[in-house]
Amino acid sequence: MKPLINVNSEIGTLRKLLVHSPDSGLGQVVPSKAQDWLFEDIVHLNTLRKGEYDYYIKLLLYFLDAQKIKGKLKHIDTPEQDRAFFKPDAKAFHRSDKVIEVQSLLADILEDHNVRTNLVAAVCAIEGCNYRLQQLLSKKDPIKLAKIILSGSLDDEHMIFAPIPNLIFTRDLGIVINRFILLNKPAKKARGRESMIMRYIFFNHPIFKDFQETILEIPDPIQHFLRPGEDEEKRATLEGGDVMVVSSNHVLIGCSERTSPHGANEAIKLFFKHKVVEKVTVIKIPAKRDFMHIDTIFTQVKRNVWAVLASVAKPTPSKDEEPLDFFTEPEQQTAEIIQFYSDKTLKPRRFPSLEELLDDISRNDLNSTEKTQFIYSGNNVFPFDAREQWTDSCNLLALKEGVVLGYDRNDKTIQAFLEKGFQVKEVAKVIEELELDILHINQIENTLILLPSAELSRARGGFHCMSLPLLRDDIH
Ligand SMILES: NC(=[NH2+])NCCC[C@H](N)C(=O)O
Repeated sequence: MKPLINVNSEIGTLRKLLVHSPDSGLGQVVPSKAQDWLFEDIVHLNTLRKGEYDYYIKLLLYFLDAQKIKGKLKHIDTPEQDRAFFKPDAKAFHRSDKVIEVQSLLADILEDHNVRTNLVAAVCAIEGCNYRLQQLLSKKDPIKLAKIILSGSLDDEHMIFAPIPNLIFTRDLGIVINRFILLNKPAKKARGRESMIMRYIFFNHPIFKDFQETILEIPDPIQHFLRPGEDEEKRATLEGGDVMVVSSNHVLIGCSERTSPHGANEAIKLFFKHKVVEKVTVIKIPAKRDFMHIDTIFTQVKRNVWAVLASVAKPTPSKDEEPLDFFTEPEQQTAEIIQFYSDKTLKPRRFPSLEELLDDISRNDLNSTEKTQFIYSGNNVFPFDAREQWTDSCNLLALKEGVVLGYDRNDKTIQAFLEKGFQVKEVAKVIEELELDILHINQIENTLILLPSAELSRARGGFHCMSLPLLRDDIH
């Protein structure tokens, strides 16, 4: 039998993942709170679900669990169904055990009285709820309670605490590295409840039963909680978007707006202590909202192909090009890269640029014999490079080697894919052809599949962020 959990690359054929379909909380983001809740704007929930995210679920099901969807599409899409196939609390929900919904796992663990009492108490403590509300919640039926805890509303109208709209970005909650699960330690308050819920799921759900010993949690260094006042400086934070498993022996960690140097440091110590991998590379990127995590700057497409933002990935341009460069400090844009080894006889190694690191991974970790290629955000044309990176041109999810999902709005990046010989296809077309048997998933190769993104992109994450792979095939 295949294990439930094992991920040792970014591109091996995807078999199982955790997702969360947008709950009603996303439709309750208000302008005054959008930034605090890490959304760039308010979103139109209905469009975001029906016109965008549902396609993602459909496509994932065709690739990972086809019997759930094949031949049933017409029925699933009838207006009378009212999207029941996509609603975790509905009877007709797909409930795939390959495309796994967080809300279902939460409802499952809430069946247990102790877990329910503890989890409700924890949520109420985080949200500062009064005791009567806590009592009321602990008596709710698990399926309803799961929905309330995630959306923050008793029903569609009655809000009891803030939503956690970023739960759709399951990647950030934790990362599977080989047989280990590294839990996150979020930098932003808005993502606190999400992490706490995921801790309960990973430690209590039967599907993770055999992995209890391999769950890794990052401690805070003592220096942090002994600091005066609200000083956050020594805090250890780490979010999944900053962790990439590029091969069974090599993990990348971003040091970013979200993952602190202490967070990276603690993670490296854990990896080496538990023999998770022997090689960890830290990629320090400017701590900016634009970049957030390393997976907003690059993701892998094939063993020798990467989608990247050139301004961060290329070597630093020479400085003395204009008079200005002689009397001002240029803003540090490019990434700083250091590789560490569990073998203490080896000295840490610096890489001059991200491109050189990625080339090294392609050739030496993944034994690629072809030239390493970079597909640039916005085709490396100013200002499209920055515009398209902002809307996740580099944040792609590989369903298998060479087949990636991305947003339809990043025109110049799409052009760059075409120029590199990739096919580009709209998701609706792919689904239609799969349903009609004109196309089979094995025939889809070297393809960028485009999904509609007008609403989703306002949440500032792409399909890499919207996926937490649990199982991928090994790549050979
Ligand atoms: N892995 C990622 N890049 N995740 C993107 C998360 C976006 C989310 N709105 C946040 O700011 O937290």
